[in-house]
Amino acid sequence: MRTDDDRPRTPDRRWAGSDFQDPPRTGGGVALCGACHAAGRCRLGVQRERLDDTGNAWFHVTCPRDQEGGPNVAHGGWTAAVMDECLGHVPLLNRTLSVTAELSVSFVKPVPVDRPVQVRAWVDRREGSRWYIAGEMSLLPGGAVLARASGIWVARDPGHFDRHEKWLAQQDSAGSP
Ligand SMILES: CCCCCCCCCCCCCC(=O)SCCNC(=O)CCNC(=O)[C@H](O)C(C)(C)COP(=O)(O)OP(=O)(O)OC[C@H]1O[C@@H](n2cnc3c(N)ncnc32)[C@H](O)[C@@H]1OP(=O)(O)O
Repeated sequence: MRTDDDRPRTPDRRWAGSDFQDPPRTGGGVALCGACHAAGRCRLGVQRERLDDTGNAWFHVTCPRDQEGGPNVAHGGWTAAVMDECLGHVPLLNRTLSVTAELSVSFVKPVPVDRPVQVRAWVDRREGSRWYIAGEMSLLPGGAVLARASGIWVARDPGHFDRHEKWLAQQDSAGSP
């Protein structure tokens, strides 16, 4: 039987007073999502981020050992998640809350675990509320490309998560089909 404790927590209970355009950041400037805020670190291994004055966002990332797939290399899901995270930080670095609508990832080479890599991300173009963002992950040092990604992020107003909670409650009250 479902109890109140099983229900999803609303953003208000955990995110009271949050400014989604300006989320909590680590000492390395890394914007933290909900679970990483609770952990006090980016669990994907993003250690530093910055936006340069040409519009490129730069990230220093190390794949944690617990994301190992094949021997000494990252699980592909980690690579996709990091590209989603880093590319999705570009609107945030421009003080815009957005969510991923589409993401495409090319896995060019296996990504080593426990070794720093770099992600560069940039805005290809903007149309209406859509941000078309691309990026690549490369090995340090040397710059060999390990992965490429591109996708569409849709800008949202701060009511996005509240509206989702209401939508979810409507789904629950509609009952099972
Ligand atoms: C997340 C942040 C929290 C704060 C801390 C963060 C730190 C970490 C950051 C983490 C970073 C990681 C980030 C994550 O992992 S974010 C988590 C993963 N993503 C999601 O949960 C998104 C789920 N999907 C939705 O919420 C809705 O479907 C969205 C919002 C996407 C659209 O909803 P809806 O359809 O109701 O919206 P609309 O009718 O008002 O249309 C609005 C615009 O969107 C265009 N459109 C719609 N769909 C698509 C599509 N598939 N391709 C291309 N475009 C699409 C549409 O043409 C229109 O364009 P325009 O005519 O206005 O130009």
